[in-house]
Amino acid sequence: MGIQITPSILNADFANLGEEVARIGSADWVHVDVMDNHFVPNLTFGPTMVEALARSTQTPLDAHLMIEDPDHNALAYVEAGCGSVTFHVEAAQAPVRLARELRSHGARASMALKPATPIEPYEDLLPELDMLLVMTVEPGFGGQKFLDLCLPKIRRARALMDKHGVETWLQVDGGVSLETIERCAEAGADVFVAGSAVYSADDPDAMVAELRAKAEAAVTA
Ligand SMILES: O=C(CO)[C@H](O)[C@H](O)COP(=O)(O)O
Ligand SMILES: [Fe+2]
Repeated sequence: MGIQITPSILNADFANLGEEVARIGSADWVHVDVMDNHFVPNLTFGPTMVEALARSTQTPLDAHLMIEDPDHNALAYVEAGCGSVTFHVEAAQAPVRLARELRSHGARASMALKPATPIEPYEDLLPELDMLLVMTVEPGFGGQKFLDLCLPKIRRARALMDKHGVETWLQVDGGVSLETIERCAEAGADVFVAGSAVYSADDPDAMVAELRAKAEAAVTA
């Protein structure tokens, strides 16, 4: 599939989300950060708003659910029109059942790890997943500093994917910018979420292109 850039609308203007998404026409996905004020200390939006967003753009939506009880709430985001749904393993009661349910309803199933959550206990789940998200900040807020301590986990996750021979995408989220994206790509990530880097740029779509070029150069170097 190659390199994919997935801007997060967390730092976009929430009063004009349709227009904000239209500013990133070359993005592969739009990353929507769903926060419930319980799993993380921040509150964003739910399925009704995500559904409205899905109707406003042709770009597929990549939902990142930072919520408690994804087992009972994740499917609503498939029904809202998301092509990919990520749940946190720290919150899921039955991650295999949940991943299978998401896939059976036509979405890509993805599982996220917070910075302190290791990949090794979940190695055998990789064939059940279309994507693994390795968080590179503590979830909850945009604009945080990239945590270099997560890079070895990205490398280990890529090695485990190679070992299992799976096509699982490896996404990184948090503090991804022109300064940090090469490190992530070299470590083995192929899907890059960038929020503040994209929406603080004068031309968000040009920033998507710049991020893509840096990541592609890092893997072909
Ligand atoms: O999941 C997230 C925070 O929990 C966001 O996707 C992420 O932080 C994007 O914003 P930035 O690129 O500014 O870090
Ligand atoms: Fe996110």
